[in-house]
Amino acid sequence: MKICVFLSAADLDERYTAPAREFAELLGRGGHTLVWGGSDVGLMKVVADGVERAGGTLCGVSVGFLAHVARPGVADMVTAGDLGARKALLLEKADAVVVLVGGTGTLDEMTDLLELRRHGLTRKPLVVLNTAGYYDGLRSQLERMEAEGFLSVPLAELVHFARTGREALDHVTRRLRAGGRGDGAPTVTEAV
Ligand SMILES: C/C(=C\CNc1ncnc2c1ncn2[C@@H]1O[C@H](COP(=O)(O)O)[C@@H](O)[C@H]1O)CO
Repeated sequence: MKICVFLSAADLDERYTAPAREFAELLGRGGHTLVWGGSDVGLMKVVADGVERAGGTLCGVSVGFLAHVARPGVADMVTAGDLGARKALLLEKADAVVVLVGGTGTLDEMTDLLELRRHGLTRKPLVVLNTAGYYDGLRSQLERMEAEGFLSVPLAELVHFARTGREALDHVTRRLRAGGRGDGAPTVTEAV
């Protein structure tokens, strides 16, 4: 599968790097492709290193003003003109999206996809890996939106919150096998 990962560009401590490394290893060992923002910094680098080390493939989508921190030596690397184009390319190249811990960049990418899913513009699965309860606050906010009628579709249809990388990958696999892909993404044949 081609899994797009939105995640922090910051240097983080073991509480966050260890689960991210574990998820990267799952992707690599499963022979999956990591589609990511292409940068060789922070948690983005931790995950790219881990996927490559475990035998997976990298597909980067950098953006002009961050091209100087793009990971060198990645055969499948493109550079988008702006952040909007980059988000569209990241989604186009992936079968599903998993969100790891991150800041406003990650939040921007995630909410963009939530909105596309809410309007039925993509059916590509979205999973949030809620490491150390990092996204508990976001989850509460979304639940309040749902309870008070701000969402037009059930929250469970928009996003799945997973506690572990394995749970995140299993969810994506189940969704894709059940026909949850959209936008002409390929059929899932790989074992995970
Ligand atoms: C130049 C430095 C860091 C480079 N910053 C980024 N590199 C690549 N991609 C980025 C960067 N900042 C945001 N993004 C995208 O958003 C997500 C990470 O943002 P966050 O705010 O850190 O969560 C990530 O998925 C990228 O696609 C060092 O100064």
